[in-house]
Amino acid sequence: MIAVIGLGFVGLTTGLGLAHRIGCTLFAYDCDPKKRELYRAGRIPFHEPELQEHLGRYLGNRFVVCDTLEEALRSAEYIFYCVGTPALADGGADLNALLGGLKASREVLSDGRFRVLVIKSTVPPGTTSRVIAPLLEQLGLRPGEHVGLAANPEFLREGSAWRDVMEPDRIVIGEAEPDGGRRLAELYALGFDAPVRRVSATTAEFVKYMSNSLLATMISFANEMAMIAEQTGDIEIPQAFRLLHEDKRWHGTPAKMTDYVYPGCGFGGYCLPKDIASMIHHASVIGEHAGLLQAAVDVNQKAQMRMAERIAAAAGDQKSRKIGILGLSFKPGSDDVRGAVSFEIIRLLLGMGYLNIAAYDPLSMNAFDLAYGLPISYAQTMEELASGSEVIALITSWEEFIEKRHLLSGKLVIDGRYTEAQSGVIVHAGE
Ligand SMILES: NC(=O)c1ccc[n+]([C@@H]2O[C@H](COP(=O)([O-])OP(=O)(O)OC[C@H]3O[C@@H](n4cnc5c(N)ncnc54)[C@H](O)[C@@H]3O)[C@@H](O)[C@H]2O)c1
Ligand SMILES: O=c1ccn([C@@H]2O[C@H](COP(=O)(O)OP(=O)(O)O[C@H]3O[C@H](CO)[C@@H](O)[C@H](O)[C@H]3O)[C@@H](O)[C@H]2O)c(=O)[nH]1
Repeated sequence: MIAVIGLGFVGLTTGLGLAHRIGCTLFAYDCDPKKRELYRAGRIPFHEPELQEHLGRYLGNRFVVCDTLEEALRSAEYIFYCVGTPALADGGADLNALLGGLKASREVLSDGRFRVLVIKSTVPPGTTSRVIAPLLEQLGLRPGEHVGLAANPEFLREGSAWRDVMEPDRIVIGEAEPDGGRRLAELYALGFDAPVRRVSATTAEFVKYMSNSLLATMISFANEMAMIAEQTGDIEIPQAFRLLHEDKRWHGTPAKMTDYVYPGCGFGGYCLPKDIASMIHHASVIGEHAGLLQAAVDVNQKAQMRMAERIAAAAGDQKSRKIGILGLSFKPGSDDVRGAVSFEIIRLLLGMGYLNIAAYDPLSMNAFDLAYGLPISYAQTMEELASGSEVIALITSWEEFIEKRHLLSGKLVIDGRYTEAQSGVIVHAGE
């Protein structure tokens, strides 16, 4: 039996994924009572394809939502900790929820049964071996003797979380001690055929940060190139990127890194910004300066600022002009607005004095309003947004915006995602 602690994107998907693939009973716990209620009612608080259906299928049988941490842990042999690790003001990862969850587990874990503790949350390299293992020792739970301990980072992407968990490229098991690692590998072997890679816990944690650091760096590379091209003039930016992507070295199976070399108005979301900040912080703690990563962050801020400046230039000096924002979620296919660049861009525009801003997003308008409470209005449809705006900025490249591109004809449009570059078709200027 398995327990999952923390039922956000990662915990819910991991829990349902294990129930689905391994056929075991999952005891799930989140400290937020509202979330527990929602899950019990078979509903999920975010948009994520297929998850709702699988929750409906396993709720109450293989997937049991527990009211207390104790209830979730009691009969579990494996405990997956999937709580959030947000960024602190100095960029470091806030481990309070994770360490608090482990401390709160102590009483049950001290009942003499051996359980494997699996750290799924993203944490700085060294956390499992150098922070969590000593903490467990202090609590009287020696890793390898009283409990198993492994770091098992998650690589899923929001919007395709179910598919990513069902078909992982590889399963990375970072062992703080060998017994927990072996048992975790045995668990995965019951239902997953992806390669299982057993490495040290610190290696596993490092790979997770390295992966997001690479993605963020590539996006900022693409954005820097696009800004140079804009400044140069007479460069067909979407075409230039399509041509770059046509280099076969980008396409070998299973590589398809072209997904990260589209220019746009910056990366956002819950993971890339905070994990890069944390990697930079981690480097500084160990006496290294992560100059390239810092540059990627700087370019990212510049890309957001540049987008706001492009919109302002199109709107001109008349601050009452109606500006329409297409897309609020941090990426298409998701309703998550955490760290969304749309917020930063709108905030910059408001700061410049443009106060007549309306926005439309297919999924995330309520979430955006609730999270940020900005003084803007919301359109119910893309049609309404388009007809009511003089300048339109496309911030998130939802399919709907590309399909209904005709609604934008005759308007001043700033395509912040160079959507033409993503269509896969080279269109020559003027065609
Ligand atoms: N979102 C992603 O795409 C993604 C992908 C890979 C890895 N990660 C990492 O996985 C972790 C979780 O991410 P997420 O997006 O699922 O976060 P989230 O914020 O959506 O969910 C975390 C959940 O944990 C709950 N929680 C916090 N403290 C708790 C405690 N002590 N006991 C029980 N529940 C508690 C919160 O109420 C919340 O529901 C983070 O470290 C993140 O960096 C996220
Ligand atoms: O060419 C691109 C590709 C992406 N983005 C932006 O980059 C951000 C992140 O996108 P994506 O990687 O699809 O989203 P996440 O769901 O946050 O997933 C990332 O973060 C997760 C949490 O750590 C990891 O598990 C995943 O492997 C990693 O892709 C979004 O703002 C996108 O709009 C661009 O600006 N240009």
